[in-house]
Order: sequence, then structure tokens, then C-alpha cells
Amino acid sequence: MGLVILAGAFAFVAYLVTTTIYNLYFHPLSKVPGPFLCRISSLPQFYHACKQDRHIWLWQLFQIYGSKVRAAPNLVLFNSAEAYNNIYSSRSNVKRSKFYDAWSRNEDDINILMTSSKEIHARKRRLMNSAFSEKSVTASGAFIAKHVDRWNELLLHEGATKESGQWSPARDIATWANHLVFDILGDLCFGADFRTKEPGPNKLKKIPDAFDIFVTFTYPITKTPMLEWLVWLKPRGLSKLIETFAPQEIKDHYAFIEDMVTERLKAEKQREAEGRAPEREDMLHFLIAAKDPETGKTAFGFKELVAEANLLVLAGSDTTATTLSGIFFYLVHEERVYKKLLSEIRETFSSPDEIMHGSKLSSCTYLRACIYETLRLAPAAPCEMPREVLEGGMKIEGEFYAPGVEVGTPHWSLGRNELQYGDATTFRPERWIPSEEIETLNPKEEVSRIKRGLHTFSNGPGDCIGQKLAMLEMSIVVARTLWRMDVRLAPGHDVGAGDNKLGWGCRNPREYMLRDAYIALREGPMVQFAARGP
Ligand code: HEM
Repeated sequence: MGLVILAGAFAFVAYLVTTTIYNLYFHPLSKVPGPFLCRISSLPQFYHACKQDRHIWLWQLFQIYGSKVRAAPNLVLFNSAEAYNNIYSSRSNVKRSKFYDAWSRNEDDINILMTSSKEIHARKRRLMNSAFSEKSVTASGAFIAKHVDRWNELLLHEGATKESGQWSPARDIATWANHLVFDILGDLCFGADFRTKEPGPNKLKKIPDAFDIFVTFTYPITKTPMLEWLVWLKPRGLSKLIETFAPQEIKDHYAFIEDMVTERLKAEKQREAEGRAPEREDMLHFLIAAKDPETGKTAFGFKELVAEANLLVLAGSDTTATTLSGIFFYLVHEERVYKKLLSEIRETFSSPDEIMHGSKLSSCTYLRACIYETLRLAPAAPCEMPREVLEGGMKIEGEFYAPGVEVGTPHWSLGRNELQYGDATTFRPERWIPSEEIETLNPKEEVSRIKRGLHTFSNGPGDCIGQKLAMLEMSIVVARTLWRMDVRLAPGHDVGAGDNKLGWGCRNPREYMLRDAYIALREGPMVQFAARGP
């Protein structure tokens, strides 16, 4: 027995020594700069994924090692717009890495995002595009507005007393935005009202928090060599285990989505049988109606519908809520920007009802610039979207990378690249607006250059399918809110802000801090609202 243990220990040490030597001297990435520990092991990135500061750590590595760094034995990350375009364009010889396979609930839960298969992704993408056409995005405006109007009412009056005076109680925008966006997605996806923004108990209110727990647990695992094991073990019993021990809120959420899909399928069948036109063309309507182009039969079965519906509600809500929290953070910290935006909105629209998809909203260039600036500084996915180089390899920034290597560009660092932006940590929406005026001179070419480097919605075949919807939604939320109300930072609160004690890369009190768990986790800002004066 003792001999067996000894032999096992010897084999393990021999394995460690040979992989270390291989990683240091023979691996295709052996010449790429990076900390010694990262070149031999994934432990450093696992540690930072656990601490949820992996995005800050990577930013620090770029300051030390330059614009390319080996963050793990098989992973090279870049901090340039050129690399981003090389990696994520439609012609890039890459596919999504195994990272994506780790997130599905079980074998039936393969959605458009959580698969590394190019074929599965391309099929789903073709089928889902119709749900995000210009027509459906335009139609969604009225539903978004309805939720924003109620949200505005609550922001102003909920819990307010005569004693609290003109200003509302302090609102944690991270939570308030979560509820608003979750309700909007419920409506756009299912034509249902989740009512999470309403006061009082509602078990659906806990879902965004439950998903934060889920990503907090899963994300670190995806940053270790255990990822391979995880993906292998999932269809072999691990998925069942995870489902059994998942928080009750997540189980409630899945059950809820399943019920919604079941009901909708029944209603759609009945409508078809009665020959009625659809009352509402929400996302589920398009998914149910999608036909396989080869067979002409229904494209999505029940389980696939549930998987896609789940993703849409989550991918669409968390990301948009992060960006909205970021916008409010910067507005209450940058008075100059706030006042300029307020004037644009209040001068463009004579009533909040006018704030709807259309030419007036599109004419609000400063509003759009504020959103771009927030997407740059507070990206909803702060790190890289990992891609695996395919057979034949590829060139990035003119250098060759071998098949099997993982590559990416982290959004948090790219948005703070001084070479790209000059004053990278300053919230300056004007950088997105071309101007020929002498005081604000900003050539068109300069704006095009930085736009080519902003990829918070990602790029190429796997870019965000909901980006037009998200832009419309955020524009309506911000414009309607600022038309009706003045906003200010709740006195004495600095939740979400950078701070000296947070260390290198997090010291600026005028920057919104995020935590990284693939998606961004966040708190604050604490904001107060007051009805606008006459
Ligand atoms: C500010 C808001 C948003 C941001 C910043 C954002 C960002 C992103 C990013 C970076 C990706 C690529 C993820 C990856 O490759 O790992 C993505 C994909 C996706 N997003 Fe968004 N998103 C936003 C809003 C939305 C909305 C409103 C929806 C729909 C309701 C949506 C649905 C999706 C879907 C379905 C995918 C997968 C697309 C594919 O694989 O082809 N997103 N998003």
C-alpha cells in the first residue's frame, strides 16, 4: 500500500515537473511575456476570479508587461483594438472556447451563447435574428416606456414622506435597475409582467441575486484546468448534482420560465387553430414560429425554447442593468456632463411621451455619447470573451498563434487603453461626437477610429444580438427619467466608487467599480430623485 502511495506521489511530481518544463520552454506561447506563475499554472487567474478582481489584475499585467500578456499557460490576452478586430471578426480562425460549455444547466440546456460549437451557434443565430429585427425593436419601445414610467413614479414616491422633503430617499440604482430591466425583459420575451420593481414581497425579486451567486461559484472553476473536467463530467452526472444543490431561487426561476413557455405554446397552438393573427409579437412568438429552413418544420423544441428564453431574460437584463447603473454613477459624479445631458433632453422633447424610438431620440447625440462612454468604462462583461484558435492557426497583431491556443481582449483594459483614448479614465462623452468647432475640435476620423475599438457588445458572428434593443432601452430609461426628475448623489454615500484603499487601478473616486464574474457584479450608486422644477 505504502509503495502504491509513493509511486502515485512520484508520478504526480513527475507530471508537475514535465508540464512546468513544457509550459516554460516548449509551449507555443513560451515566448509570450507574463508572470512566471501564470506561465506555468492557472492558479493566479483562479485566485483573481475568486476575488472577482480578475479584470483589474489583467489591467495591472498590461501596465507591467505591455499590450500582450500570458495570463495562464494556454491563454494570451491583448490590449489593443487591432488585436480585438483580429480575434473577433467574422473571418477570424477561432471558435468560442470550452469556457462556454461550462455554463449550460444540462445537455438539454444548450442555448445560442453557451456552446463552443460553431455549427450549433450559426443555426441558432439564423433562427433568432427575426426576434431582433428593426421592426420588433421599434415595436418594443411602447412596452419599455410603460415600465419606465412606473419606475419613475416609484423612484420619486416610494417610501417618501413629507419630512423627507423634495428629494426621494436614497435609491441603490444597482438593485432598482435590476428590477426595472428584469420586468422589461419579461414583457418583451413573454408578454408577462414579472412585477419585481413593485413594492412588497415577490419571489422573482431574488432571481438576479441568485444568478450572482451562480456566476460567483462557476466563474472561478472556468479559470482552472478543472474546466476540462467540468465539461467532461457535466453529462456524466455533475449537471444533476449541480441542479440538486442550486439555490431555490434559481430553481424557482427555471420552473417559472418553463411554465411561461408551456402556457405560451398552448396559447399559440390555440390561436393558430382558430386562425387568429398574433396579438403580440414578443420574442417567444418569433422563437415558436421559427421554422427549420431544410425541413420546414418547427425549429425549436420545448427544451430548446426554454434554454433560449432563459438566456434572453438573463443576458438581456444583467448587462443592461450594469450599464444603466454606470450611467447614473457617472451622471451624479460629473456635474458638467449631467447638466449638458439634462439640457439636451429637456430641450429636445416637450413631454416624456415623445421619448420613443424615432428621429428625435436619434438626434440626441450627447445621450448616445454618454451611453458609449459608460459602455467603455463600465463594461457589462469586464474580461475577455475567450476564443480558441482553430486548425491552421492565425495572425494577431502580425504574429502567428498556433491552433488550440486561447486568445482574447479584456473589455475593462481595452476601455482604459491610454494609447487608444489619451485621457482614458476621464468620463468625456464628447470624444464620441465629431466636431469642427475650434473649442471642441474632434475630427470625424478620430471618432471612427475609437468606434472601431469599442466592442462592449463584442464583435463578429457572436456579437450581442440584442444591442439595438439595449441601446433603445437605455436611451428611453435615461431620457424619460431626466426629463421628469433631477438626480443627485445621495449625500454621504460613495457606494460603487473607486477608493484609495482598494489599491492600484481602483483608486479614482470618480470611476465606477465593478466586480468580475464573467458578467459584472456591482453595488450603487446611491442616488436621490426630485421632480423637476417648473
Ligand atoms: C448594455 C447591454 C448589453 C451588453 C453590454 C451586452 C453584451 C454582450 C456581449 C459582450 C455578448 C457576447 C458574449 C460572449 O461572447 O461571451 C453578448 C451576447 C449576447 N447578448 Fe448581449 N448585451 C447587452 C444586452 C442584451 C440584450 C438586451 C439582449 C436580449 C434581450 C442580449 C442578448 C444577447 C444574446 C442572445 C447573446 C448571444 C449572441 C450570440 O451568441 O450570437 N444582450 N451580449
